Amino acid sequence: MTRNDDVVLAVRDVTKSFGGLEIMKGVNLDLCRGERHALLGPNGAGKSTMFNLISGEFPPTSGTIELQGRVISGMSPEAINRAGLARSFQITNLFARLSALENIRIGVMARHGIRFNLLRRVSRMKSINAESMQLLERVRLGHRADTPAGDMTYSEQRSLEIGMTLATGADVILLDEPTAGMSREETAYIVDLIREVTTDKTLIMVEHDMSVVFGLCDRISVLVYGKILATGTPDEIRNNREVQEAYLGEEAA
Ligand SMILES: Nc1ncnc2c1ncn2[C@@H]1O[C@H](COP(=O)(O)OP(=O)(O)OP(=O)(O)O)[C@@H](O)[C@H]1O
Repeated sequence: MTRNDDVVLAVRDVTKSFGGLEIMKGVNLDLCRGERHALLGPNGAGKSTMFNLISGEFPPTSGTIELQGRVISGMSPEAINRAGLARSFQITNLFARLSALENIRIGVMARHGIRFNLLRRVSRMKSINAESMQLLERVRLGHRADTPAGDMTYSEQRSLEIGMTLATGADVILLDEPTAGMSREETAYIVDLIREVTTDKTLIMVEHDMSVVFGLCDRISVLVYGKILATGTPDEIRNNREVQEAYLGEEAA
């Protein structure tokens, strides 16, 4: 763990209402540089809403979100992405007919601000291709470069999505249930991969699998009814009575 107290993402007193119903009720959260942070909470607690607020799908009703000291709340998802934050979604976000390499290349090209252009200099494309291939190898998919994303296994697709979040060059990565629907073996594989590729990044993830959360994350925040009930290390969260009562249940105590 390379965590220090340098805050890279700061959520300050954020509320969100939908049609008069307040879903987020004044959330505060600091993500420290280099940490892996899990957002836990029961169904309907507001975890997806929190991710949507951070990634700019919609603005907060009140409060602010800062990325590396810069206010991002109110900015578009694209602008937030360019500012250094990338998100992978619960539902797959890949281009099924494009190869693994082509999918990654879209992210790399977006980072370099390159649009499809037949007159683009070949040498430039060569370096883009090399960078895309390197990223593909980082997520252990080098051997699948030419395979259409739609023909890959589920865990390969999730690996590719993780590769796409890295391709944008973001320092802060949001992963939405990266092990959802996976077997025990696939889960262990993806957790290992996430650990490997996020060593120089800051990670926040929504994850329901407790063994993943407790094994991978440095800190955990528990969200209940639109409020952060507690933030702490896995041990602190495990031993927090309020968390046990509200969420974890006796078996996790
Ligand atoms: N766009 C929206 N319009 C109206 N209500 C919404 C909207 N998005 C979320 N909600 C409501 O906000 C509440 C929190 O939902 P959210 O999906 O953020 O919870 P969650 O913690 O991610 O749940 P889950 O674990 O089931 O995915 C729910 O009551 C949901 O119905």
